[in-house]
Amino acid sequence: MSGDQLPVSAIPTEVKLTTPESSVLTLRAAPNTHVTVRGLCKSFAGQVLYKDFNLDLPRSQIVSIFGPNGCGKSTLMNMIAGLVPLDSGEILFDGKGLKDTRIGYVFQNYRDALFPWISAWDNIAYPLRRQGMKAAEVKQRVDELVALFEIRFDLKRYPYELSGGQMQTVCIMRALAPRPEVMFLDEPFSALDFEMTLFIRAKLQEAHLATGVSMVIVSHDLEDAVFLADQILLLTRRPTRIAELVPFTMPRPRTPEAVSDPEFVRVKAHTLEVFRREMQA
Ligand SMILES: Nc1ncnc2c1ncn2[C@@H]1O[C@H](COP(=O)(O)OP(=O)(O)OP(=O)(O)O)[C@@H](O)[C@H]1O
Repeated sequence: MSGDQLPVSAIPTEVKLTTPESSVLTLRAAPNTHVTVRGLCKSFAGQVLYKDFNLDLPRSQIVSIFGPNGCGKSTLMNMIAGLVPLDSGEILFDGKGLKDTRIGYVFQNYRDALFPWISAWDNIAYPLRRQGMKAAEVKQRVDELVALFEIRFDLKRYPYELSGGQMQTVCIMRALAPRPEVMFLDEPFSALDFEMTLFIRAKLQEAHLATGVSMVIVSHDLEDAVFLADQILLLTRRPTRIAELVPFTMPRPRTPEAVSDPEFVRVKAHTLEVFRREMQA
């Protein structure tokens, strides 16, 4: 399904959009849509990356973004998260702007993402204190996350005293602490060993099941992308369009053995086939 062939279904949210040609276009969002992207345009140094790009991101689901190198996976996610400005277009969260929406973001480079001068515990508490939450409530929320993530290491340690996987776990806990409506993760496994990848994949699923947070994940690893996803958003080469939105409905929690399940193998093979086709296009 391409971005400009969005399903027109019941209970729509209507998004009005002024195109560069000044006509007003109304595209209906699919049911259960959380985030709508309409008429998104973005170029870098005169090179078009996105032109009139439309997308609906579903509520309480995990969407993995996958596509050829340099097609704009991170830029798309970062535009939705407000980290990269759009040239034009509109992005709404339940009809609201970003400033009225609580989001969480997990960076690829966890070493630079944590504040090195405060403990891991204080890093997790940081966004809560910034909101003005009382000390007892901050402690309660951090304790909840410690239980959810079954943390066995000492959170009083400073980031430099933690392993890479422990640091990334702290980053994810910090992003989840303020109960975001949408959470963005940029290559969360790329610097982790296999054991930590399995751990963090499992914990992300548990956090998702426990909170219902909508998640968007950029991944270079097809297995990680499929394993976590309810939908795999496959992008084309630039100028970037949606090659296909591949559903993956395997029940959760998915165990590491899920990668051998015939349905997993089928969806992964199909995703690879579309990816290869786009590489050759
Ligand atoms: N700040 C910037 N200035 C200029 N060009 C940029 C900037 N950010 C991204 N680009 C370019 O836009 C394109 C898309 O970049 P982006 O990092 O979003 O792609 P990606 O699909 O996430 O890449 P990769 O697969 O390599 O991680 C690339 O050609 C990149 O060089």
